[in-house]
Amino acid sequence: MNGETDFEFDLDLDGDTLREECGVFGVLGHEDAAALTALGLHALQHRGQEAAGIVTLDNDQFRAERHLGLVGDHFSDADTIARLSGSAAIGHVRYSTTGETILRNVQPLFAELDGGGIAICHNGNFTNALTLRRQLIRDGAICQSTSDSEVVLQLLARSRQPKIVDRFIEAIKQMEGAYSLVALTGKKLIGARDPLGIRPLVLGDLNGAPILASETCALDIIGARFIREIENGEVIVCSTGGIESFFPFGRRKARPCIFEYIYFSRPDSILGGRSVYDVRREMGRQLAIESQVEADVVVPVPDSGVPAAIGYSQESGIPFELGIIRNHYVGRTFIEPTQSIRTLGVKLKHSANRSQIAGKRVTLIDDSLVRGTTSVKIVQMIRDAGAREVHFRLASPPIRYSDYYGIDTPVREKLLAARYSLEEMRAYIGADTLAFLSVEGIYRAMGYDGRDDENPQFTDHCFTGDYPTPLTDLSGDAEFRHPPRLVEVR
Ligand SMILES: O=P(O)(O)OC[C@H]1O[C@H](OP(=O)(O)OP(=O)(O)O)[C@H](O)[C@@H]1O
Ligand SMILES: NC(=O)CC[C@H](N)C(=O)O
Ligand SMILES: [Mg+2]
Repeated sequence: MNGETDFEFDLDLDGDTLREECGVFGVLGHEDAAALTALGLHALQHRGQEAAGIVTLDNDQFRAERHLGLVGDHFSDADTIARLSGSAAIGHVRYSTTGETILRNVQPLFAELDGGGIAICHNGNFTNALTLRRQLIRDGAICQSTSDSEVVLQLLARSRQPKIVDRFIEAIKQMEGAYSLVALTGKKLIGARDPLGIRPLVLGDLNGAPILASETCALDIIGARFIREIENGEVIVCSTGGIESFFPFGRRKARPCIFEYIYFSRPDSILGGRSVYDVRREMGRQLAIESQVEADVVVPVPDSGVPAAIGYSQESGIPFELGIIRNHYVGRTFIEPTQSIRTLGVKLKHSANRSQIAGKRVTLIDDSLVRGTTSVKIVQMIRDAGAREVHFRLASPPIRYSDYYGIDTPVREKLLAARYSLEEMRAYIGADTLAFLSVEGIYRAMGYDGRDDENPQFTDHCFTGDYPTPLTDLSGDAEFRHPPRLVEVR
């Protein structure tokens, strides 16, 4: 199945791909706060499917509901929305990066401070949270979760600053890594983006009510107007008195995560002033410029490979066809309980559209290759459907380094490109030819002449190993990386 060579690499069928991140949403001063938040989270569902939660503020009472599972399964009925009364709300969809998939880690997290309550949502990952957490516990902190995000609450609780915004700033100044945060206090909706702006966060407006969201697609679903992006290193405070903005880290150049463009964000979102769809299509064009091969059809690996395949087809003049059909009723977290069921793997999700494949030379386009799980199965499936040749093209460079900023990548040893040469990867996935977009090509697709190695325009460590922040937790010992001591059995 996996090409011509024997590899020590097990074909892992658990679909441990490049997984999602998290999505955050917040609204202040709207009578339908919970319903708007549920809709916003629904639009952000692609960012995390493990869990969802909403906290509202009804006068001075916070109301919370948090569940493992999808937004639509838990926040779509009128009774739930009615329980979540109030005119302000924040919400979260989670794909865990630190801390297990257990109810205690589901966000928004909540804490009672001496000045009142605060709920908080986090997209990203702190690279010193485990180190700080250990110190906090030694100092007597009682942690309610095992997630990195809780450390912010613990630091807020310890701050002696009189104003919440100053507490907030004091807390985030101690954190390293990536974060887009949305918080709700008794009076204010607060947003913050890390100093490099690694993760996205936008500000919108719905009839005068400020909205914060990970992506513009969450504004579109509720008919809110896009105002602007929260800037890198900015803390924004919304209240009935208006919107204030702070830059506690000073002004510096942003360095957003390039993977938001390649895979994570929804194609209809506008990010950094660019249409994500346009960028992906341009990545496909660059790929055709760099590594076009003779073929009869260009076939995307749906969903994520579609815009790049359109660009590749337009640039190369080779017809685009839907040679693979995706079943939309298979969630990304589909439960495959036994090994024999698991081996069905991708077939549950993708099937070959034989009429477009048989007898043809096929160029397959996907956005990225992580462990190769998808590619191995797709190449075999296309051959089984009668393709004469199968060429695999990836609209991003080889992923050689793990992420620590909110993307759930496998450990480095499991990244195919970290272990194998291009030719070994080609043999492993069983394609006739294999090519990736170059790092320079991806920067060209973003509208630059190339990568500025002195001052890189994007966070791109997955390809380059150039991590833009310290990775404190990695350099420490692993003693504190323990599983939760309390297992809730029901
Ligand atoms: O090399 P692998 O480890 O198989 O991972 C790579 C695949 O994972 C992602 O798709 P995913 O199936 O997560 O989602 P999608 O349906 O949005 O494309 C990505 O777009 C690749 O297709
Ligand atoms: N993927 C994310 O953004 C996750 C947020 C946070 N680190 C958690 O694990 O809950
Ligand atoms: Mg994909």
